[in-house]
Amino acid sequence: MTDAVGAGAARDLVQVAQPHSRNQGVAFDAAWFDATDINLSAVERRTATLTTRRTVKKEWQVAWLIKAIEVIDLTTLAGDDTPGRVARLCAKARNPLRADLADALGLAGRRLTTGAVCVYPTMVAGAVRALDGSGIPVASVATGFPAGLTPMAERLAEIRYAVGQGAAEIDIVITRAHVLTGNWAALHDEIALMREACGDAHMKAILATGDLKTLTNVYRASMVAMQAGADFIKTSTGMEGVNATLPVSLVMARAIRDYLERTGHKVGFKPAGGIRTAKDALAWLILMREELGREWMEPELFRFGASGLLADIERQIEHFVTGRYSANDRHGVA
Ligand SMILES: O=C[C@H](O)COP(=O)(O)O
Repeated sequence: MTDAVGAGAARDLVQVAQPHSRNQGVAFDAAWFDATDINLSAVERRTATLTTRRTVKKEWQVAWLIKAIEVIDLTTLAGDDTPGRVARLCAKARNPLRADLADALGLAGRRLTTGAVCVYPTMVAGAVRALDGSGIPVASVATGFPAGLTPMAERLAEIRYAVGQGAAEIDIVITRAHVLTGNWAALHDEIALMREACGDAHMKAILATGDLKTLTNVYRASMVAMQAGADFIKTSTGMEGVNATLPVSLVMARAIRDYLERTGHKVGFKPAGGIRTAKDALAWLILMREELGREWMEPELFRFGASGLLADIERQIEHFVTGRYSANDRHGVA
């Protein structure tokens, strides 16, 4: 027996999220998380229930998949990235759904783009040019991505470089050792410095949860990142042994809720790494809807970090429209 996420959920997908002010951060306070211990089996039970008891009914699935497209940070972070690959990715971000499919869904006149394009710092300028006039922001990883083990001055300089090249969003990585040794004040200070270096660019703090050993550490690192002024907290670089999972995402969502209750600030969430299927996308959107509410299904507060998700979403939409599946190689980019 499954509960469908209701018709209201599908209807209000067209509503626009309320603008909200940026998270300014607060002074470091370990009392906000010191006493919190996360119970792994309770978290696993909750996430298992979410995806077995909750479904999005067939007729609303396409609306949810269109919503998923709008919150993708379409990503390429590979050593062999070239300006040409980035330009192709940007073209896909502008037109993420094949014109015939958009027509068939009655979306022909409607603006449909991905949430952002996410690249390495030296690829930012080309992406900004390729996206000119589209309104699509460029996100850049920085701070010695993915390990974050370069000297602080260089990590901060890398942020300033990416912002100078035109990045509107910066995805920073944290020093995992600060978490693993319980040096929460050092973690707060480093993230606060990074936030300052970002200036007006929005900062997403990548926690690299697969490296953090426990869900309690994930909760505590989430809270510290928000205290330090992160606009988003993000699970993974895509390069850890384990990347985005639903249990980790549930813990981070609960931390976002707790931070909102304490400060009134809404912090965004970005699961990233290994999210490849339309089914995955629906599971995460259900999690957001259930745990944080409707606003966390909009690009202002939710993104998927993904290099391969869009291809499967387009394929599932094609199946919905034509009744057939096309070969994977017809959806080459992303
Ligand atoms: O931040 C984005 C991730 O690097 C993307 O990971 P992925 O290539 O597994 O989708």
